[in-house]
Amino acid sequence: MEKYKVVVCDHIHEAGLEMLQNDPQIDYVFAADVDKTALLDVIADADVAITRSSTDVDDKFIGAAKQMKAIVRAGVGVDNVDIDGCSKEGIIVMNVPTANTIAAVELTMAHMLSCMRMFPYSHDHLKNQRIWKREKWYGYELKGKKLGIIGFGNIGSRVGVRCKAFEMDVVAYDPYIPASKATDLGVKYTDSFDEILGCDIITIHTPKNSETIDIIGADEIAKMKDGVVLVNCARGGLYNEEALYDGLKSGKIRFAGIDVFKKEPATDHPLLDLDNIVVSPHLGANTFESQYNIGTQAAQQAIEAAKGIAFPNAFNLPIDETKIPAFVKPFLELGQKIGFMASELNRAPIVSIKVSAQGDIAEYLDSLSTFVTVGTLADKTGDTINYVNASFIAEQKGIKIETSAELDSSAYKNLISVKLTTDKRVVDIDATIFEEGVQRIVEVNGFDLDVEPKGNFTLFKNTDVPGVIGKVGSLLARNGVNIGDFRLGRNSNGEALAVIITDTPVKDAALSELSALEECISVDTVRL
Ligand SMILES: NC(=O)C1=CN([C@@H]2O[C@H](COP(=O)(O)OP(=O)(O)OC[C@H]3O[C@@H](n4cnc5c(N)ncnc54)[C@H](O)[C@@H]3O)[C@@H](O)[C@H]2O)C=CC1
Ligand SMILES: O=C(O)C(=O)COP(=O)(O)O
Repeated sequence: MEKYKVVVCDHIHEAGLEMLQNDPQIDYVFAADVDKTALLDVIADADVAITRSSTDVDDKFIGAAKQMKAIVRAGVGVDNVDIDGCSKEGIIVMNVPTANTIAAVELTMAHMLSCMRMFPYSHDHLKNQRIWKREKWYGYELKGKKLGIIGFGNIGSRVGVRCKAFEMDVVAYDPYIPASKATDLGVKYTDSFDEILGCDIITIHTPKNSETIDIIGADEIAKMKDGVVLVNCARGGLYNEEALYDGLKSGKIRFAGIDVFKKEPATDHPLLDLDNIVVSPHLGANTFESQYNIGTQAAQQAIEAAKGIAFPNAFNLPIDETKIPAFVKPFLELGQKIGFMASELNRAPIVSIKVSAQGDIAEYLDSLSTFVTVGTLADKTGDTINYVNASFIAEQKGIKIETSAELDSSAYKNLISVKLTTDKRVVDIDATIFEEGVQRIVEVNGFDLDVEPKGNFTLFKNTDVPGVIGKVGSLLARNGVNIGDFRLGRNSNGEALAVIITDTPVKDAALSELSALEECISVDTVRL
């Protein structure tokens, strides 16, 4: 029985660990308390890693994970996962997108309310300092305040719904959603960031990326109302931390509720010195309910990925299998096969791969092109090629990949064509699948054929004169090679192409004899 190693790099719920433990095919290592440098040794032979925000999947991690197939981020944010780096190494990156939504939504509400009522401070006054001074703790109400939500996804939208229940005036800013997503929930949609900056309270719920880092800085804070309240339970650095500090220090920002910091753990952060801020140590996902959900879902995803069964919630799989109709799937396999065949027939540094399609499959050109690229590069580049890294490796090697949807000009309902250009020559192969699911190569370099891409192929191109078939047949027979199938295509230039399928591969000696025949133009072999 094949075994797979899953390394749990951060704390996840016991129920998830039990799932890993109970699967006979999984060897799991709990490494949440292992120092991050020592972790690099632990992951060296791991198939899958489960991580959270405390484990950076950076170049060191990726470099050490020599056998890794997949990483499951047990949570939402993948800003500390180098997804491109993983793709280059063929590592699939997945997350668990909605399991902690409610936990983060409710923490946002807790921060918002704490900011309005200074709750942690009044609590500390009474509980720790034993001072009963009610007149010191006048706060503000949420009711009637205008709330600006930046990022109206899983968390932002639910914060909006809850704030409506507090009778707030809620406005959402999110350029990547239809306005109706907000308006259907009774929330105003705006495409004006300045409208958000004019709100009484602003909360952010976007991913952290090059567009959102510092989305609120000194200039934006200057445009805000005096006494604005800011909440960030998404990612440190979305609000520029220096600008946030200055705004709080000056009183322009009355209060801030902050769960996340640019660099964590943040035990010595200047923001912690202020007395108009409520902080928590990245607790957005820390409820028992959400950790149970995340732990079990992450374990399930890790088990499936380790066994190669499925890769749900993957970021870097170029193909979403669930969106590929059944009739297209055999064409993907066929594309990979003819990509492989083209590169076997054209063994030289590849310049470009062109994938064309006719018929309904043309809608899936990107997926077809991925499969063709995998087939074409397989065993040719010294890299392990898979569906995740194929386009990266091609780009790295300077190979141009082109796709083209062609008008339906052939007799076939669907047709896939691969044109492989190397620095020596061009090989062009067309193939289709008949109704009965039979794969057929229908053209090679302009020669019409009808042959199943399976077995030991010898492609013999010759001048089209009488007697060649007989010569080739007896030559192969003399060399002990039995012919299983013989297909012939002819072109208008007086040339013929024989595709000979043999029971055993044709050895070098026989190939030399074939190429020595006076009618021979070229001989190539490929095993499919
Ligand atoms: N503090 C914590 O422990 C937790 C933090 N998070 C973080 O909360 C954030 C939101 O998570 P979800 O709502 O689950 O993600 P989501 O993907 O459901 O929603 C994100 C929304 O942000 C929008 N967006 C992207 N770029 C934007 C931009 N430039 N301006 C405005 N909107 C933009 C997207 O269109 C999307 O609707 C993420 O950063 C996630 O990592 C999530 C869970 C727990
Ligand atoms: O899911 C997220 O994005 C979170 O921020 C939660 O992070 P964590 O799993 O608690 O390290």
